[in-house]
Amino acid sequence: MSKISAVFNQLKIDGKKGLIPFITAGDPEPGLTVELMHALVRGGANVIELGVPFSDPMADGPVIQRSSERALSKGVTLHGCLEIVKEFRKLDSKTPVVLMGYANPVEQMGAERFANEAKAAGVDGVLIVDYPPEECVDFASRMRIAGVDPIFLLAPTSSLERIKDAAKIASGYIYYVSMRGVTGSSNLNTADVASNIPKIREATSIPIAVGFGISDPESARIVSKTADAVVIGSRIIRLLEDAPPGQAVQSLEAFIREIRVALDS
Ligand SMILES: O=P(O)(O)OC[C@@H](O)[C@@H](O)c1c[nH]c2ccccc12
Repeated sequence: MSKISAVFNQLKIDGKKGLIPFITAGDPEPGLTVELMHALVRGGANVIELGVPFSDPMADGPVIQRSSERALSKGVTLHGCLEIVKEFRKLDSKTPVVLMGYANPVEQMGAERFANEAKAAGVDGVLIVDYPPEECVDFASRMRIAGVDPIFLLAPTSSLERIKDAAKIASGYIYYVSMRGVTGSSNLNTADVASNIPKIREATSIPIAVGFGISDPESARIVSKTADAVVIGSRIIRLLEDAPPGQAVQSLEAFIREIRVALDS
């Protein structure tokens, strides 16, 4: 069983919901990312979503775009992201890491090499934003053969057909995007999320993580009533931007702990 599946099984046994924070590899400083990842775990994260910076992140709002630009300007590549995961694995062999990115860097490396190197670095899942499930059967099986869970996005606009396609090839979890638009939006509608999730549950028993627009303990708690896990990205990137010099690690850990408490309450 994959590490991601094991985490979700344990959460279920414990009657808890998953917390999946997102950070961009290399932002604000390549040398800080591993420390931030450990802080996420101490705060109560169950899975870490690590963003591979990309120059044209079309699904991202201004906050994550900025974050991506900062990381790129510091020279962070896909290879560099894998090195970061390797470094993280020296002190944490348990917490699943999902690499989130766009197709271009993966295709430059080649899917097979990417799958093997990701696995060797200690990556547990990959989420390629511009890979729709119906076009990625081969990619998904390549990942699974390498021992990496392929994670796909579904949205409120996904047809039943696409939901079924994703259900067939996804493993680990399905990422349900709470709304149309880009990351960091402020118009989360928790009632919409609650009414859309059952459609996906009918098609699959894979856990469902929900992201986009979750930014505080209360929104996380409400969404977690219907989802198996919540993903938080832009709010974390802003927190890192706003942290006083030298305080990013502590601020991050404290924020994640607040979300953890809300999810467990
Ligand atoms: O930033 P938000 O609104 O909290 O959403 C999570 C999101 O940041 C993270 O999962 C993510 C970052 N970039 C993405 C691109 C597509 C899908 C998801 C993502």
